[in-house]
Amino acid sequence: MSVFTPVSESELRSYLNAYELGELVGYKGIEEGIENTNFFLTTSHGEFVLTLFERTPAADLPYFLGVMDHLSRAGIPSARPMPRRDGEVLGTLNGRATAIVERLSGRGVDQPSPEQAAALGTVLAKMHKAAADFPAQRPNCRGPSWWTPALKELHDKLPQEQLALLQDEVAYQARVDQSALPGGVVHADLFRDNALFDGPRLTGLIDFYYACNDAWAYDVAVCVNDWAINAEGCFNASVYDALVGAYAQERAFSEAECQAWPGQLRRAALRFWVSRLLDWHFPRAGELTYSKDPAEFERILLAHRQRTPQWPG
Ligand SMILES: Nc1ncnc2c1ncn2[C@@H]1O[C@H](COP(=O)(O)OP(=O)(O)O)[C@@H](O)[C@H]1O
Ligand SMILES: N[C@@H](CCOP(=O)(O)O)C(=O)O
Repeated sequence: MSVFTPVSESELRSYLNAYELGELVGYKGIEEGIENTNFFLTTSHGEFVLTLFERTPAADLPYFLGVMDHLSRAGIPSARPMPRRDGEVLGTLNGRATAIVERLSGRGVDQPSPEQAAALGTVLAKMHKAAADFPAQRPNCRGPSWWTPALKELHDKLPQEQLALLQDEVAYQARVDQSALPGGVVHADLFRDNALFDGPRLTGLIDFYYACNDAWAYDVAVCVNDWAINAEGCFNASVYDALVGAYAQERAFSEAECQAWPGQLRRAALRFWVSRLLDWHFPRAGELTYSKDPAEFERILLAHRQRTPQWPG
C-alpha cells in the first residue's frame, strides 16, 4: 500500500551510482507508513532505507535530515542519512526528492512495558539535550495557524457539540503562553510506531518528518498521550510513571513546565484529534483511515479537561 511511486531494479541501480554504498543485493517495498514511499535496501555495504518523499514539503527536508544526522552523531538512535558522492543527502528519483538513511534494528511496540516506556523517556530527554545546539529552526506546522483554518474546513462535517469543544479548546490554547517554556528541536510525532525496540532496549527513533522547534514539554505530552493512555482516555499508571519518571531523571522539568503540563497534554491531544478528523473527513485517494480513529483523541482531550494530571515530583 505504501509504495506510491514504484522503482525498478535498473532505476535503483542507476540511482545508487551517486552513492558509495556498494552493489545492490536486494530491495523490498515497506508496507507500513502512510506518508512516503519507503524501501528496505541491501547493498554490499549494509542495510538501508530508501525514501521517496511524496507529501513532505521539499523545503523542509534539509531540516529533517539535518536533525537526524545531528542526533545520530550525538549518539541518539536515529538513522543517519547517507551522503551521496557529491556530499548532498538529497537526490531525485522518479520525480520525487529522495534520501537513503541507515536501517535501524528493532520493531515497533503495540503495548509498551514500563521498562520500554522508561527507555523512551530517557532517550527523549537525551534527544532534547543533544539537539540543543542544532542551528536550524523550523516552526511547528501543527499549531494555531494550522488548526484555526482546519476547524473552518471541518465546520460542516462535525456535530455542534464537537465543534463547541474544539473551539473552546482552541480558545484555551490561545491563552497559554508557550514562550515561557524551554524548548528546542522536538520530534512532535513520537508515537509507538515511531520507536523501534529490541526487547527492552530502544534501538531506533524514526519518522522525523514533523520535527520542529517547540516546547520540550509538548514533545513529552505527545508521547504520553499515545504511550500511556488507552483509546478510552484511561491512563496506564505504570507506563506513565515510567515514561515521565525516566524523562525527569535525565532532564528535570522547570517550575514553568510543571505548571504548563496539563495544557501541553491538551495541546497534543487537540493537534492529533484535528489531524485525524481531517484525514477522516477528507481522505486522500486510496488512504486507509480506519486505523486512525479521531474519537480516541476526543476522549483523551476530554479526559485531560476533566481531571488535570500533574507532572509528578
Ligand atoms: N531507518 C529505519 N530503520 C528501520 N526501519 C525503518 C526506518 N525508517 C522507516 N522504517 C520502517 O518503515 C516504516 C515506515 O516508515 P515511516 O517513516 O513511519 O513512514 P511514513 O513517513 O511513510 O509514515 C516504519 O514503520 C519502519 O518499519
Ligand atoms: N501519529 C499520527 C499520524 C501522523 O500525523 P498526521 O498529521 O500525518 O496525520 C496519528 O496517529 O494520528
